[in-house]
Amino acid sequence: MSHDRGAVQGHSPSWGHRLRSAIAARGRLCVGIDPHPSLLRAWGLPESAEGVEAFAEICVEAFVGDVALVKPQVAFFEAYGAAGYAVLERTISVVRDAGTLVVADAKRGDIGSTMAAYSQAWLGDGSPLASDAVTVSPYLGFGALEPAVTLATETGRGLFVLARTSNPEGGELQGARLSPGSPGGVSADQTASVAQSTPRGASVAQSIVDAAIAQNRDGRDTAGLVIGATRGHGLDLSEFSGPILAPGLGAQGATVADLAEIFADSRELLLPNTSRDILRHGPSVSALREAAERVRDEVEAGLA
Ligand SMILES: O=C(O)c1cc(=O)[nH]c(=O)n1[C@@H]1O[C@H](COP(=O)(O)O)[C@@H](O)[C@H]1O
Repeated sequence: MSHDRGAVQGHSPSWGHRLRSAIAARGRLCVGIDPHPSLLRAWGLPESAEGVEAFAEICVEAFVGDVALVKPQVAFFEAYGAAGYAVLERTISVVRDAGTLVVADAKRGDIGSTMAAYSQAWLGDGSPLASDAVTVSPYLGFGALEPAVTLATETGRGLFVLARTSNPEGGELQGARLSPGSPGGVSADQTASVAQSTPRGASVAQSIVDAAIAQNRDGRDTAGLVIGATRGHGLDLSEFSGPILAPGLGAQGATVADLAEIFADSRELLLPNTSRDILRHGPSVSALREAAERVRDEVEAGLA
């Protein structure tokens, strides 16, 4: 259910609104653009910025118009320095101009004043890297993300805040219980607007979920979450109705049946992500497109 109060207040259409329209048109699958060196080799491309550029162009041709969202993993571009970043800039802008949403997988997170600069880079109108959403890390405190939340809210963009990641190493930290003396998962610098009440003894990841719930009370769904599809998350998502990016489908072992089970009660804005499992079908544009369409349709059927 959309209750886009922000639009009424004169902001851009909200991220939640934009996402719902994109999902209605093209389904909920988010395909990764991850030019791993091993994939460059497999596609017969050089391990250079030129190779990454050819890779990205093939992905754009294969996926734009067919899926609702693509997610370039910025590290694979960054590895080639300024030339790699130039390719990333062009890729983001071509995809967005064609009407497909771009989630920049940059996993940014810093003290508030520096976070403002990262936010401007990834979410600011007119920035060469401006995307529709960006992945962010809350481990300097959810409140430290405030500049990104504010800018994304103003510009109708979104954040995906790491809550329970797909990798096995994440569990120890993200599943750690808040100590009895801690202020319920709300850091001292937490802004009043996202203050919430994670009970002491709940997990760190749950405190991120609860902060996102509080943030999204304005109805704009700016604060999405990243929750891996590779295992049960153990989170209470009953009050979270915002976007959930769920990586892990395919190469990391998760299946559509796993998604249906793990996210049984939180499917409206669930965005399964898969990268290598589709990209392994390249470099043929038609084979990549067929693979993306197959997974997209499986996801739609499995989560219907
Ligand atoms: O934020 C992410 O996108 C992310 C979070 C997470 O918990 N796990 C995870 O795999 N990812 C990203 O999702 C993509 C998964 O790729 P594949 O394993 O190839 O499908 C990679 O770009 C990862 O960096």
